[in-house]
Amino acid sequence: MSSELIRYKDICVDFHGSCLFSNFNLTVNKGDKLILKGRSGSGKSTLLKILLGILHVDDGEVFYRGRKISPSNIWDIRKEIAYVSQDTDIGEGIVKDLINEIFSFDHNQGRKYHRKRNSLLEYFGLDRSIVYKKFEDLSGGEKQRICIIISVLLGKEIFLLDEVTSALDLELKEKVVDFFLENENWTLLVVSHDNTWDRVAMDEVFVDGCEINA
Ligand SMILES: Nc1ncnc2c1ncn2[C@@H]1O[C@H](COP(=O)(O)OP(=O)(O)OP(=O)(O)O)[C@@H](O)[C@H]1O
Repeated sequence: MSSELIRYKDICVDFHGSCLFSNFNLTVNKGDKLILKGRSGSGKSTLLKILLGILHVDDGEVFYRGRKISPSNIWDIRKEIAYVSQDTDIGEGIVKDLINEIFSFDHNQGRKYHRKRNSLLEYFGLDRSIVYKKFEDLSGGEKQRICIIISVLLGKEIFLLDEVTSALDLELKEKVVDFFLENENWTLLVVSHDNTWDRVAMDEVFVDGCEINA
């Protein structure tokens, strides 16, 4: 039985006439822990957004569990993938309410998350009282950790992590890296310039404009 989850097949992307990807290929299997590396602007975040249907290819195909991604199945695919973006501005208001709102969506309803939420807050060095603060008043590092915690609470097994440790101190960076790497079943696609991820053996994918070696 194939363990293939994601496949970028001969994808080409042009933005405003400038080539970003030309016949890029990458296969991600269940349990893979991949780190996308490359200079700023080389297209790492774009690869994640293509998988989520936020951006589109000009040519080629992207498959998820063997099915070509398309507008008709993209919402089902998104339900299976946790995406933590560089942009931590996920909303405004009391943290507890923001989390409750996410869990009120149809496909998240019924998940019991309070006990796990508290243990994750503790693991990531956040006081439980943070849930009574306004999200917009939190520091960058606090926002990053809340976004990470929400992604974990959703109970998914595929994580797209885009610069999720950039605002954290070394000790917290290591905690985040250790946390995500310890679960063998989780599939990770990580974008990071942070060398904290380098202390563990992850498979590296070099993204370099139209020249890509996977
Ligand atoms: N929607 C878009 N329309 C036009 N150009 C875009 C769009 N999204 C991204 N780009 C451009 O594509 C290039 C790649 O962007 P991307 O964010 O994927 O790079 P990156 O490798 O993740 O960079 P960084 O390491 O700085 O985060 C950049 O030049 C960016 O300006």
